[in-house]
Amino acid sequence: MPLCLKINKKHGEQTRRILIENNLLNKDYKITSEGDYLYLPIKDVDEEILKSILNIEFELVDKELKKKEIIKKPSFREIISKKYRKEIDEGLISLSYDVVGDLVILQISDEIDEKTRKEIGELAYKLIPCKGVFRRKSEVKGEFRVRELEHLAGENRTLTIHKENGYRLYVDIAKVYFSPRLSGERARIMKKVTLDDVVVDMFAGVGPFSIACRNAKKIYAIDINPHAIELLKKNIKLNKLEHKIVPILSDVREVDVKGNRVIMNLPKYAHEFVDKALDIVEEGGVIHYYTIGKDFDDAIKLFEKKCDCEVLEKRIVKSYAPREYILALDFKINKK
Ligand SMILES: C[S@@+](CC[C@H](N)C(=O)[O-])C[C@H]1O[C@@H](n2cnc3c(N)ncnc32)[C@H](O)[C@@H]1O
Repeated sequence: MPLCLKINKKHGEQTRRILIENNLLNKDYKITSEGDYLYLPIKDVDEEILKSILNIEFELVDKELKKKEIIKKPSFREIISKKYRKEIDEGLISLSYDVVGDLVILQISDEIDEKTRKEIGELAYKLIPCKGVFRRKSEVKGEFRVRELEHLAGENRTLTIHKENGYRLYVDIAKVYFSPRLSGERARIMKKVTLDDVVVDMFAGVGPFSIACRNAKKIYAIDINPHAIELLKKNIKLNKLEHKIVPILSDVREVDVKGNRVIMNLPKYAHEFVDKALDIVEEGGVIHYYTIGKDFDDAIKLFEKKCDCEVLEKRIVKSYAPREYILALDFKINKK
C-alpha cells in the first residue's frame, strides 16, 4: 500500500506540482479523489520536510490506490531488476543511472565481479540509447569534486556534449564535476534572472549555472579546477556568450568581484564559504545556497547568525543518502 498525502481538493494542482518539482510523487500509482479529498501517492520523506515545502494542512496515510498500467517494451531497468534482484536488494546494483550527453554512468558496487559488471554494461549499451557506458568507481571527492570511473561498454571516451534547458555543454565526465540531475534546479534559477543582474557563480564547473543565467548583464564564473575552466571557455563560445561570461581560474577566496546574485553550488563545503559569499553579494541581493541536510534549519540558523536575511524559497533538489538531501535555499540579504 503506498504512502499517501491526504489533502483538500482545492490544493490539488499546486501540491502535485510541488511534489513533482521535489521528486516526491510516487508515479507508480494513480492519484485518487474521494469526497473533498485527494490522495497523492508519495515517496518516503520526513513529515517536517513536507510541512516546510507544502505550507498547507495534510495527513499522511497508507491507502490502497490503483497501479498505473503502462504497456511498453522492457527497459534496461526492468531487465536488470529481474536478472539481478538479489544484488539490487542488497544495494550492490542500483536501478538509477545518469545520462550525460551520449554517455551512461551506472552505479554498481566494487563487490560485483568484473565479468558481471561488464555484462550489465553491455545490457545498458544495448538498451539505453548511448555511445559509451561507465560505472561510478568512487564517490565525488577532493577539491574538484570529481569521481573515478570504470569503462564497461561501447566507446572508451569521457568527453561528450550534454544538452539541457536549451543550451549545450562540453563535459568530460572523468575530469570535472557534472550532474544532469541538477537541470531542473538550473531551470528554476534561469527563470529568476533579470537583465540587470550581475551573477557570481562561485563554483562554476563547466558553467551550467552560469550559462543558465544567460539573460543577466554579466556573469563571473569561478572555478579552481583548470579542466573545468578549459571546458567552460569552450562552453561560453559554444553558447555565444563571450560578451557576458567572465571565466576565472582561481580559488574563489582569492577573487575580488561583486554581484547581486551569488550561486554557491558546492553542497558539501558551502557552509565554509558563507563569509566569502556575503563579501561578494550586494545588500538587497540573493544568495542561492546549496547544502546537504535532513532539513533546512541548520542552513537558516547559519545565515541568520551572520546577517539580516530572509528565505525567499527553499526546496529539496535530490536525495543524497537515506533521509539526507541536497537542499536549495534562496536567501535575500537585507543587511550584512
Ligand atoms: C559541486 S561542483 C559544481 C559545479 C557546477 N556548478 C555544476 O553544477 O556542474 C563544485 C565545483 O567547485 C569547484 N571548487 C571547489 N572548491 C573551490 C574553491 N575554493 N574555489 C573555486 N572553485 C572551487 C570544484 O572544482 C567544482 O568544479
